Amino acid sequence: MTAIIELDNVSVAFQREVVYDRLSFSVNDGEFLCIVGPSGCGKSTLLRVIGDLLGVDMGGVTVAGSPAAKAWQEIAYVFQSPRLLPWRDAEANVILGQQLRFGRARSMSEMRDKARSLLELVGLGRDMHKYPAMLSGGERQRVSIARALAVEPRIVLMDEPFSALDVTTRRRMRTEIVEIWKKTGKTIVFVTHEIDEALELADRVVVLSAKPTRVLETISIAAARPRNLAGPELNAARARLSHLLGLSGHHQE
Ligand SMILES: Nc1ncnc2c1ncn2[C@@H]1O[C@H](COP(=O)(O)OP(=O)(O)OP(=O)(O)O)[C@@H](O)[C@H]1O
Repeated sequence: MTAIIELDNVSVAFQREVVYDRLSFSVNDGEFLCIVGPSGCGKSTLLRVIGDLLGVDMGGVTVAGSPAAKAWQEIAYVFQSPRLLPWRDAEANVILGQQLRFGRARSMSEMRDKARSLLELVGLGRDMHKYPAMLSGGERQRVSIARALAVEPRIVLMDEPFSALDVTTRRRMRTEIVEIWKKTGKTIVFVTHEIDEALELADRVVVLSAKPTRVLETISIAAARPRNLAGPELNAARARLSHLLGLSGHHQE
């Protein structure tokens, strides 16, 4: 398997606080990788480092074979809050993501076609002309997923994208993101603080310690999807994750 993201002995400190002290791990091309760890250990910061929104003090970050600074076009983000412009409908929000990325290099009709096909993909084929205020929380987050995919990244970085949604919607979104991942073949790096979310989604789960943060363990989950969260394989992985997170001072909500 080829790595598409590699962190090699990365150190980051804010003022005098060390967040990572020689953190290393890699993400395989096309895999669904979840990152879990205690609050404040630097999960969001890790996505910023991968996307070159934050430089590192030491070590190397390689994305698709280049230093992270040269690879931003390979990456798109989905945040916890969808960050849509309220005065633009769903389609226009997805177009805006492309305008910001491609400028005039892509024609309006091309961007519109792309927006429409991706809004179909995320199940919003009938809601393309609704404004954010007319959409549910889950629908808004689907728009932000379509917007991320529209810039044709190889990698989608997702920072607790479903944690603000109600339980039922969150469950549905988990099933859907697996379908979208299968259909698009993207590499997904997904930050979550919920063990069951990681168990349902991930090929591998990277468990981080408290600061100064290091990788406590990487757990592979081979169970076929859709997954039976009550099955023996996932029960074993759940027990291991709970143990590791307990060690790191993590508390489930
Ligand atoms: N710009 C900044 N300046 C100073 N400290 C920062 C800055 N950004 C993050 N930090 C600190 O770095 C640490 C990691 O923050 P980060 O948001 O990445 O954690 P997290 O694991 O995503 O937390 P949570 O699970 O609570 O969302 C925290 O202690 C935070 O206070």
